[in-house]
Order: sequence, then C-alpha cells, then structure tokens
Amino acid sequence: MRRSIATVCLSGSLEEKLTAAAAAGFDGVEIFEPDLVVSDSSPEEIRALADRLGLSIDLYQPFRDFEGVTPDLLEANLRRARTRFEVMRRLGADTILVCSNVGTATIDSDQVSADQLHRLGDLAASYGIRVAYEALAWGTYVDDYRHSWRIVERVDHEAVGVCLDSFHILSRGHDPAAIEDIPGEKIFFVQLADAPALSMDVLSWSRHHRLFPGEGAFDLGRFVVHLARAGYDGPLSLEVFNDTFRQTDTRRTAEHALRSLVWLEDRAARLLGPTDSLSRIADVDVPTGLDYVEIKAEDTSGVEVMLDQLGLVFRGKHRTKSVRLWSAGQARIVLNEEHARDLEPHVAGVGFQVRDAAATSERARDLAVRPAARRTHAGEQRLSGFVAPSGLEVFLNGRSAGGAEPFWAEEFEHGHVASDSGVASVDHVNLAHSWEAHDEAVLFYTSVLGLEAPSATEIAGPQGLVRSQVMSNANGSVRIPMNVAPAGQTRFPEHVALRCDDVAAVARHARERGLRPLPVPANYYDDLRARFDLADDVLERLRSNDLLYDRDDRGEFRHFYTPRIGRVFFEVVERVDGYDGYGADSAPTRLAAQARLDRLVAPRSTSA
Ligand SMILES: O=C(O)c1ccc(O)c(O)c1
Ligand SMILES: [Mg+2]
Repeated sequence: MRRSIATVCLSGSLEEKLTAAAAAGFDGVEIFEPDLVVSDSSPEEIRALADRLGLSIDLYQPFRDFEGVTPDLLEANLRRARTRFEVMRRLGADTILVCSNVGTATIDSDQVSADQLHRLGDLAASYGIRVAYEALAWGTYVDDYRHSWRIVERVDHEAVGVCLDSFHILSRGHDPAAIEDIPGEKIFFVQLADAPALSMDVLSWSRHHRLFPGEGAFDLGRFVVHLARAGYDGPLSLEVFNDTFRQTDTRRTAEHALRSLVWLEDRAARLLGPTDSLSRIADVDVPTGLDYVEIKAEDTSGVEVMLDQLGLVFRGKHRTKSVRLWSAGQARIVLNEEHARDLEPHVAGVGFQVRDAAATSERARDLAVRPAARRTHAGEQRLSGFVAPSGLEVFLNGRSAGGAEPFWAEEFEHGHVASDSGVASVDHVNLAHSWEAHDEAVLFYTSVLGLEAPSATEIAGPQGLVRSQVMSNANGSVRIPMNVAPAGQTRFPEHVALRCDDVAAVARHARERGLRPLPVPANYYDDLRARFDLADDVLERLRSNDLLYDRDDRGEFRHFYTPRIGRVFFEVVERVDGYDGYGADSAPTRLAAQARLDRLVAPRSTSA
C-alpha cells in the first residue's frame, strides 16, 4: 500500500518536512494547512518540491466547521471552501479533509448535513477535488465514523466520501468492524495513529498524545485488516499529533514513522493470511538468543575485575583490535577499548542470534534503520549491524553457534579455557533511554527484531518514577527491559544480568574474590517476611548474601547486584520453576541502594 504522512507529525519548516518524508521513503504527504500558511514558498513551489522529491500530495487538511449550519453560514462556508480549492489547484492536491463540525453546527439533522455536503461536493467536483468527511471524536453532532458514513451515503455524491481516522474510532471504543460495511471506493482517505491507554478528555488525548502505530494500546493491525476487507486501496497515512515528535529531529522522526507503517503492514498481512494481497508478507526473523554484550570504555580493567569475581573467564584478546572476550557458559561479554577515549564503561552493543542475518538486515534497511559502521580486517568475520535509537549497536549473527562457541570467537587468542563457574547465560540486558527516544526504541525492537512488548510498568526510584518496558521473544531467551531515564540524567546506568542455577553459590564465590555486592537494607528483609511469609532460615540465607527475592505464580526469583562501574553494573539472577519476571518489586530498593552508594562515592553528586 502507498505510505503517506501528515506534515503535522514532523518538526521544522514545510520544506524540511517534505524532504525528510521523501528521504525516509514515504510515497506521499498530507499537507496540514497551517504548515503551508506559515511557509514562504508559494503553493506552486511546494508542488514543484514535492514533484522533485517524488512525493504525491495525497490530502489537504483540515477544513473545519462546514456542515449542520444555518443557510447564511453555509454560503459563507462555501465561499471559504472555494478559496481553499483555489489553493489546492495550485498545489496539485485533489482531496480535502472536512472534519465534522465542532463549533458552528446548530442543526442536528443528517438530512441538512447531507444536503450541505452535497453542495460542497458539487463545488469540489468543479475543481476536480474530492471531499473526505471525517468524524472527529469530539464533533458536536457527528462523532462516530458510522454516523459520518450514514451521512455520506445520504449525500450520494461521487465527490464525497469518508475519511477514517483510527484515533477517533478507537479512542471512543467504537467497533472498527463496521468499516467492512463501507464500500472501499467510498473510503477516500485513511489516517492512522496509535495512542497510550489514558483516561482524559479525548481532544487533549488526540492533540498531544497520539503515537505511531505499534507504540500504543490500539489494535491497529485489526483496523487495517477491516480496511483491506472493505476493499480500500488508497494510502495508509500517519496523522500523529504528539508534542515530543514535534520537538525531535525531523529526519529521524520521519524514519521512525516509516518504520511504524512497515511494522503495521506486516502485522495486518499476518492477520489476513497469505491469500490477501495487502502487502508483501515479511516474516520477521525473531532472534533466538543473545550472542554477546559489548561494554566499551577507555579503560575496561575495572569491569574485568568484576567479571572475574562473578566467575567469568578471560577467553582472549582480539587478533587486531583492543577488544577482549570474557565468557561463562553462553554468556559472552566483549570489552572494547577501541576509539573509546574518555568514555566510561557503558553498554555499547548487543549481538543477537538470528536464523537469517541477511533477511533481517534487508528488513532493517527497509525500515530506514542506520547501519552500524564496523571496521573489519581481512580474514575476519563480518556481522551486520544497526544503530538502535539510543545509539546502541545491534549486531546479527545468523550462523548458528553449532557447538559451544559462535564463529567469531575464533578471532580471540591467548585466553583461558572456559570452566564451569555457575554463570550459564545472559538473562537480560537492561537498557536506558531518554524520554524522547523511548517510543522509538520500543518500535525499533518490535519492528526490526520482532520482539514483543508486554505490558509496561513503573518503578519508584529516588528521582521519581522510572517507566520500564520489557522487550522479549516468545520463549524468553531474549529479554531487553528498557527504562526511561529521569529527565536530565544522561548517565543513567544500564546493566547486564547473568543467569545461573545457584545464585547463592555465585554470590559467595564473588565475595571470596573481593566483590562487595550492592548492600540491601534490613528493612527490605522485614518487608519480604511480611509479603511472602518466608521462614527465618530462608530469610537469613538471602540476607547474608544481599540477595533480593520475588515469587510469581510459576516460581521464584533470587538475584543480587554489583556496584556500578561507570554507567554499567551487573546482576546475577536465578529463576526457579519458570519465574518470568524481573523482580520489579525490589527495583525501588535497588535504585535507593545505588543512590546511597553514589552519595558515598561522590558525596555532592545527586545524579545516579
Ligand atoms: O484535532 C484536530 O482538530 C484534527 C484535525 C484534523 C484531523 O484529521 C484530526 O484527526 C484531528
Ligand atoms: Mg484525522
């Protein structure tokens, strides 16, 4: 299907918006009238720019408060429409969006509205223009798409159809199934927006909180399926009013937007099944495991000490680069000191095991994801990689490890043989994003890697609530919890959680080697006793190792944390009997303990 975007989604001048939309790969745009009004380019110049960029102008919008009015007002509204049609002729736009009246309507009559829209249809037709009538969720008399369709049916004019906007339909909880009752050729335009589940007035929700498809709570896959079944074959156009996206970089938001549409088309295509021709069906190659985690710093020696304490083994130094590999079981940590001047330790990359790296790479290119530059020397294995929204480099290893080691591990020399230390794998990698990158990051992992985004949580930290969203594959062999860093904190830490079968043993071993785990306050254990009714000896075993504890309906979770080095720290976890969470209830304790430790290390610093 053709992909379109409303200029209102993007920041910048109209020229910048068009350029960014074209660069991201959109086929067309909706021109939001206020964007044209403030531009110093003439409609002809905008038309020429769109032509040069290969963009069609699919819609001109919005035209407000037309129908349901007194006869005098109708004549004035028709004069107003004529001036807009003149502009559209100069722009080369042939469809205008007419919103249901929210202000001047005084006559609650479908027949009156239909007659008036018929007059508008005649005028529009004389300009070769079509009118797409959209029911706004807060329209005075018409606030339901089924009602707008009843009116359009009554208008019965070839130049008058409906515009369906997923926000207005789904925000009101209206069943989108009735879209299939509308003949496809009478659906003149479709606007798509997702939104978080919020309980607030619908106008503010719409104007400030819309999201790109896949980022909110609406089932847009099903919405598009209804459109396809109705026979709609016009553009799928994004219309996302969102204060954040209007502040972020224009090109980046356009790429982000395109990614959401590709994701949605795939989603819908999968729901429709292979016989429908909605779009190409790209089955996402969901990662099967974590290949490695890369930690980068000017000096990684402190991290090495910690990995040694946790029972990982130095496996070798890279043949040509200042990169070292540590591992235990299937947990592989790559320490990178290349081009790392002045950088403190941080999570710089994650390698994923996929079945078909070439297919996933191609998909990522389709999704306008930036490739990661990676220097490879002759004879070295090439992994394809991408830059995730936080700047994290994501690499794909499509060759199955076969035996115990991935093929690239051969590039590391003069290390030790792995021993059975207790740590078996990387359980999860916890990433942090600034608030403005969070939605984009969720979409990156759903669209590029096909990870699922189960429900989000909020964790109370000393600096306020931390929004947290887990991204994972179906069997939990890939888990990426993502936190939104409190505003202004650019050094919010990220962490790597190592999984083992006996966390108390790993904790004791680490302590013997000098690790001081993150101290857990006594109050925490009093609270645990109250919450879980644990026996004294069980509590004592937890307390003596600074272990945290959780339980769900499947099993138990025991874990501990290391102090932070730079912007990274480690967690060691033991999942018993299919426990599937992350110990979210102990996260406030952890965040507070980290803040205390930070104050000890740097008494005047308040940032985490
Ligand atoms: O908020 C508005 O006024 C508005 C305008 C045009 C639209 O297409 C829409 O969905 C909302
Ligand atoms: Mg709309």
